[in-house]
Amino acid sequence: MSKVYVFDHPLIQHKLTYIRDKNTGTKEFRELVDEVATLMAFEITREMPLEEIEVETPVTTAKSKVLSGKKLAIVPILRAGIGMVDGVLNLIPAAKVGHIGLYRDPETLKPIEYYAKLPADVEERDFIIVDPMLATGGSAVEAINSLKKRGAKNIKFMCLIAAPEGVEAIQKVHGDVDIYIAALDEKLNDHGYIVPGLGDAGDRLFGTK
Ligand SMILES: O=P(O)(O)OC[C@H]1O[C@H](OP(=O)(O)OP(=O)(O)O)[C@H](O)[C@@H]1O
Ligand SMILES: O=c1cc[nH]c(=O)[nH]1
Ligand SMILES: [Mg+2]
Repeated sequence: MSKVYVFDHPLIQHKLTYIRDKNTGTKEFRELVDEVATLMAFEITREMPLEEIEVETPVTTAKSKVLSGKKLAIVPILRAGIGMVDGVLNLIPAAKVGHIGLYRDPETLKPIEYYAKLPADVEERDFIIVDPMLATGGSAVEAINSLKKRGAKNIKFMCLIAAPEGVEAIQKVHGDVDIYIAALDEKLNDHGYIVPGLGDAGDRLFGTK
């Protein structure tokens, strides 16, 4: 069963409040999403494997740790996931970036895939899918399907705000995928929007509404 981690760090929670605020404009919204993605990347990398090497300090030889070189890829779900990519790359600049294009049909709420491009060495990489919103979970489940179909084995899902329905959808279909969120909200409304949420993440990031 997927584990769910809620990142309750005060800085993440503070910035999320202004991301939710309807009076926050596009420029500030984008900056805040970027900053929160960096802070979440710091938390999500807590378990990254280390190995010990020897390093010459000006004084003597020390045994010290470096990242063990596990290959990583970040995969935003287009469009809104793009807003989280640079924030993660701030901390993990060597990560490769794949893209999955999905949009949610406004009537059926079902995800429709229109693009997929992943790093060639899919089977050797760990993946972090990023998307600000996990609502019904349809898009996340489909994005994970898409990655697995291409050979991905180790996948994490990271978002800003999740609805209980979305968490359950991932847990039901992809119990091996852990979920990392900044907030677990109350519910979905009749249009599949998260309540209280932040509105339409893509539109707020790109100023399309
Ligand atoms: O959990 P779900 O019910 O599938 O909803 C979540 C999806 O909806 C939003 O994308 P949207 O379809 O608005 O596309 P966009 O990013 O292009 O705006 C959001 O960024 C997620 O990808
Ligand atoms: O609340 C929601 C739900 C889906 N997509 C969004 O951008 N916001
Ligand atoms: Mg949208």
